[in-house]
Amino acid sequence: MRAGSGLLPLQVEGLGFVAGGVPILQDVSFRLEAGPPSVLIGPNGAGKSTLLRLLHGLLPPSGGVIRWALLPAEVARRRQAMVFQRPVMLRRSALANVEYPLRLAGLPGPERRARAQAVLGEFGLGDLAHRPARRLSGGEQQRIALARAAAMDPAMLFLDEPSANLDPAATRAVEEIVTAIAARGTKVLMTTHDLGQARRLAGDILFLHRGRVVEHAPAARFFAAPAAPEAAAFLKGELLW
Ligand SMILES: Nc1ncnc2c1ncn2[C@@H]1O[C@H](COP(=O)(O)OP(=O)(O)OP(=O)(O)O)[C@@H](O)[C@H]1O
Repeated sequence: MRAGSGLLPLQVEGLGFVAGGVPILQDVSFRLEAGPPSVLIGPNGAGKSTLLRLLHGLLPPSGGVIRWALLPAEVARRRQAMVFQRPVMLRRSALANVEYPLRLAGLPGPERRARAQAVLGEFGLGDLAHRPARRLSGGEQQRIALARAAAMDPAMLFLDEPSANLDPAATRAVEEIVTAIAARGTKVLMTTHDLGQARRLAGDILFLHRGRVVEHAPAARFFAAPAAPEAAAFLKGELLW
């Protein structure tokens, strides 16, 4: 697979976002390398979703720099995908949903069908291919959405709480797909409120608090000995705001 070649490292410097005069993100700086998923954690309202949207180009920063390696930003954007907490399914089969972005990308019919079927098969979703996507369970829809993103072979994939509201079995199934996507060489940056999930998936953790990245560390180090007092309190389950 083609991996995150050309796109990473991602260098973020002094990134800020202001909405209605209120600073939502302030002076956010970090560097993301190719490798296992990076996981963004922090209390409600810390700015996690906003940060993903800025990086994916869905919101314009108020200040700072987002620098993808080697590629101009417009090209970098075409090599990225994002899956939201509640993915939008088109009123057609799961297979047709996976084919849809491939069609938009100009892939000829037989080729896109073959690619969509291969991805569904690879992620153990072949049985769902001909089911109407909107009638699938929340967990099944989320897995189809992940397959739809993976079919485009993105260098970078942003996931905003991919298993929010899912039960443990469905969460596990989503995590298996995220792991498979990362193993294909796609760099994943995801948010989660599930600290167990962060431990299971993360290579590194970005801890966001009140619009600032207050710690960025390898996951094992972060969970064993968080350096920032806010991160330590968060891991202990103390209320943060
Ligand atoms: N366009 C906007 N206009 C005004 N306020 C905004 C806008 N976007 C986000 N916010 C505010 O910015 C803060 C951060 O929101 P964001 O959704 O990024 O946080 P989060 O860390 O993802 O939270 P959660 O964990 O609850 O999903 C919140 O207080 C939110 O209300």
